[in-house]
Amino acid sequence: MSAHSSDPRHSLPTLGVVLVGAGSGTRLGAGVPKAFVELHGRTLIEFGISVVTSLPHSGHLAIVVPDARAAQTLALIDAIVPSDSAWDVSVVGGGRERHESVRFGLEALPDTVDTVLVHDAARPFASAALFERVIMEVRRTGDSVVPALPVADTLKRVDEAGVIHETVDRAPLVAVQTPQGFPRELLATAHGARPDEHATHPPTDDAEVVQRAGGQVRTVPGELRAHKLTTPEDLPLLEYFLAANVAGLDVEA
Ligand SMILES: Nc1ccn([C@@H]2O[C@H](COP(=O)(O)OP(=O)(O)OP(=O)(O)O)[C@@H](O)[C@H]2O)c(=O)n1
Ligand SMILES: C[C@](O)(CO)[C@H](O)COP(=O)(O)O
Repeated sequence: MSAHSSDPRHSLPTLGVVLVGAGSGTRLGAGVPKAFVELHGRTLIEFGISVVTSLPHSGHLAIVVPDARAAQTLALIDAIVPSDSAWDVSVVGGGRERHESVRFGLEALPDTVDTVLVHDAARPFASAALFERVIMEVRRTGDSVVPALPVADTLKRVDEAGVIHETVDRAPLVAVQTPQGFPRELLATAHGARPDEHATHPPTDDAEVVQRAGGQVRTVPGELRAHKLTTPEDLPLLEYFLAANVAGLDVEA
């Protein structure tokens, strides 16, 4: 489904963003798909659309949502993205697992795209600066790049009964976020590379997809405001970011 289609006045998009919002949000338990949960009157997917289409690039944004939410998403795009935007936007139906949704989004990008970012709608307040950091590092190195934060807590390995068996050295460990950035060909090839392994052990992020295909993935500093809405306990932090107006949007907090 195409929302805004290519306009010859635009330079051809070389940047592609796949915004994945087709998950059900089981752990949040809001009764609607997580990307359509509202924070002060705006759905999570709207925050994602706004930050991406405000980036100073010409690009193509593929928004992946549950099939039943396609019409709602097209209406949101019409409301948010100006018709003379440098961004072309399309809406794609999602898959059963995250990696399938990403693959469907990748397939919707035009051939001109050479650099792809994959972003979770569940991280509504990732900053434009973080997107730029990832884009610059992908283009500088030609490698895959993901934002990462150090782990703050002491880590323990436990058994099924919750009994601690050892302290895990956290020095080499990081928690990774999105947007994750890739040379387009590399990511598309990696997504097609190991269908059996992906089916039996679904990768939880695109860095894992690339690593399984033998690729190297670098990190850049992540940011707290790119926090993911996973369970109801995450809501107060996101409400805080909204109240602090980190997104710089006209939102009544
Ligand atoms: N089949 C899927 C599964 C996940 N996602 C997206 O991937 C991102 C990260 O996934 P997660 O936080 O795990 O979301 P859910 O799968 O919706 O959550 P849960 O596991 O609690 O059901 C979310 O923006 C989600 O919409 C997707 O597009 N398609
Ligand atoms: C992609 C991701 O957001 C990176 O942190 C994360 O892996 C997706 O969440 P999930 O809970 O593992 O599905």
